Amino acid sequence: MAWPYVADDTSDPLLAADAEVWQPFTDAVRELVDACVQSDVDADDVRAAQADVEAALARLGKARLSTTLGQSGTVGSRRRAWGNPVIGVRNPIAPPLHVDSDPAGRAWSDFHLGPAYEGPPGLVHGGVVSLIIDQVLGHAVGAGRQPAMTGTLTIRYERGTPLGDLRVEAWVERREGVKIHAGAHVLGPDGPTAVAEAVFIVPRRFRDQLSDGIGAADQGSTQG
Ligand SMILES: CCCCCCCCCCCCCC(=O)SCCNC(=O)CCNC(=O)[C@H](O)C(C)(C)COP(=O)(O)OP(=O)(O)OC[C@H]1O[C@@H](n2cnc3c(N)ncnc32)[C@H](O)[C@@H]1OP(=O)(O)O
Repeated sequence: MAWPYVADDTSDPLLAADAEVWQPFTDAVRELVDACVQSDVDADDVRAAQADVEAALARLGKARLSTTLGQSGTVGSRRRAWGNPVIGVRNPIAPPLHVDSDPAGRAWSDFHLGPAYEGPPGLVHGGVVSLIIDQVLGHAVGAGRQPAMTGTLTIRYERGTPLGDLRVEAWVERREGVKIHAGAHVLGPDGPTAVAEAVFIVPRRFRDQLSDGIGAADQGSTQG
C-alpha cells in the first residue's frame, strides 16, 4: 500500500534553494522566541517589537499552504519533515535536532535546549523530554526503513534534565511480529536523566510489506 502522501519530484537544487531561504528565517524566529522569554526591555520596546512582528505576519500571510506541510501532496515527501516540531527546517518550535542513525537501528543526537523549553526552574519540561525521545526513537526504528508508529512510550525521569547541552540515544532492542521494542535515554552532564522503553507498531496498512528483520522493508518511517 502507498504512503498517504505523494512522492516528491522537486529537484535537489530547488529543494536546497528553498531550504536556504527558510532555514535562516526559521532560525531568526527561533531567536525571537528566545527573546520573548528572556528579553528585559521596557514596555515601549515590547510594543514596538510587536508592531514589527505584526508587519512580518502581514507579509507572510499573503499566501498560505492549504494544508499542513506533512499533509500536502504538492509539497512532497522530502519536505514533510520541514514542519516537524523536533527536527523541522521550517518549524521554530524545533530546537532543532540533527539526528544521526545507522541501519542497525540506532539513532543519536547532540543538541541544546534553551529557556524556551523550561519546566521546573532551570530544567527541561518533562513533555519536551518525551517529545525528543519519541522523535529519536522514531529515527532508530525508521533507520531500518520500517514504517511504524509509537504504540506505547514509558519514560522514567531519573533526575531533572538541565537546560543546555544534552545528548539523546535510542536503539532497537528486538522485533516481535508487528511490534518493535526500543529503548532510549537522555544524557545530561551527570549521566542519564530520563530512560525510556517503547513499543512501536507497524500500522495495519503496511503489514502486507512485512518481512523478516529490521532493515528489510523498502519503506520509510512515520514522521510524528
Ligand atoms: C533514516 C530513516 C529516517 C526516518 C525518520 C523517521 C522520523 C520519525 C519520527 C517519528 C516521530 C515519533 C513517532 C510518533 O510520534 S507516531 C505518533 C504517535 N502514535 C500514534 O499516534 C499511534 C496511534 N495508534 C495507532 O495508530 C494504532 O493503535 C497502532 C498503530 C499503535 C496499533 O495498531 P492497531 O491498533 O491496528 O494494532 P492491532 O490491534 O492490530 O495490534 C497489533 C499488536 O500490537 C499490540 N498493540 C496495539 N496497540 C498497541 C499499543 N498502543 N502499544 C503496545 N502494543 C500495542 C496489540 O496488542 C497486538 O499485539 P498482539 O496482541 O498480537 O501480541
